[in-house]
Amino acid sequence: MADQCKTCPSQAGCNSSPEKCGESPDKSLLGAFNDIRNVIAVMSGKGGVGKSSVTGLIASSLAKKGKKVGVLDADITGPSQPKALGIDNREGLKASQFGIIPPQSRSGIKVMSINFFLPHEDDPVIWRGPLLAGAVNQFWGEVDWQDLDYMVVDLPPGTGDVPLTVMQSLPVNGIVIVSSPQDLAFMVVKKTIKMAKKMNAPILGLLENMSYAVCPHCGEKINIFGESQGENIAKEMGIDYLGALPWDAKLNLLIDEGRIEEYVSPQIDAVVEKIIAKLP
Ligand SMILES: Nc1ncnc2c1ncn2[C@@H]1O[C@H](COP(=O)(O)OP(=O)(O)OP(=O)(O)O)[C@@H](O)[C@H]1O
Repeated sequence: MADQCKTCPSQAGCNSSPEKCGESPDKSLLGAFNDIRNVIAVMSGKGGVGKSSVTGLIASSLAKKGKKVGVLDADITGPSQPKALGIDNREGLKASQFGIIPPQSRSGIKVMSINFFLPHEDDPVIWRGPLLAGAVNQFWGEVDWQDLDYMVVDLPPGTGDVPLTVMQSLPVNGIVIVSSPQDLAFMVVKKTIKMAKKMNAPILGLLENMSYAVCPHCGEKINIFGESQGENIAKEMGIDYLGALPWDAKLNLLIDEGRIEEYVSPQIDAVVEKIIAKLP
């Protein structure tokens, strides 16, 4: 790659040769028209509890309410937003002088994810912490997000470099903590809550995912991972309880088919109402 291309915001979607270009981008213009009014980070200490699914559901529910929504996929080593939201981006990324133009889902959710930069969606990203954190900063500052009511940030599990970068560098004004109802998950999730508190990051509350399943035959609630504990844990940690989402095979299927926006969930809509009420 030519030196002048390395810092160019158009590099990902650019087909022109460096000789023909000769333009060096004005860095001060990157993100110049971004007006992002609320930044919600979705966190969990534990992997696999449904953080990415909850991110996609919150974004979809906000979009259904007519809000302008973006999703920043900060899970650089395990990105799942493009797939869940059905964006294949075969045409490649495009850029304006204000940064990379984020591809959009069917309902108009703007998304930025490392997967848009990879030749194949299953290619691994094998980077150390500082590079991961650098990518997140670029997704924030060098993307032409323009006007958003809400940016929902999908964080990787744990309390490592990326969550730290997001809390320190992005103007996060709400954190949604996701857990599933197992002791082990709650034990690790408590670390995340403590981290957010240490960093004075505003926690919106705890959401218990896969809290129960409903029998399709008799409608009985089945506690597949044990008794729901979300409300008690939230109380113990001094944060609000946002609610519970059931384990639902339909959601799993829609995510696999890239149609998460079609999932109908009164539970997630209620959670989103609470979020909207809490944020300015
Ligand atoms: N409420 C639910 N009902 C059914 N399946 C679910 C539900 N929530 C999540 N899943 C499924 O569980 C799996 C893990 O979910 P997801 O990728 O959202 O977790 P995660 O916490 O983001 O994982 P990671 O730690 O890898 O980032 C996915 O296959 C997803 O489709």
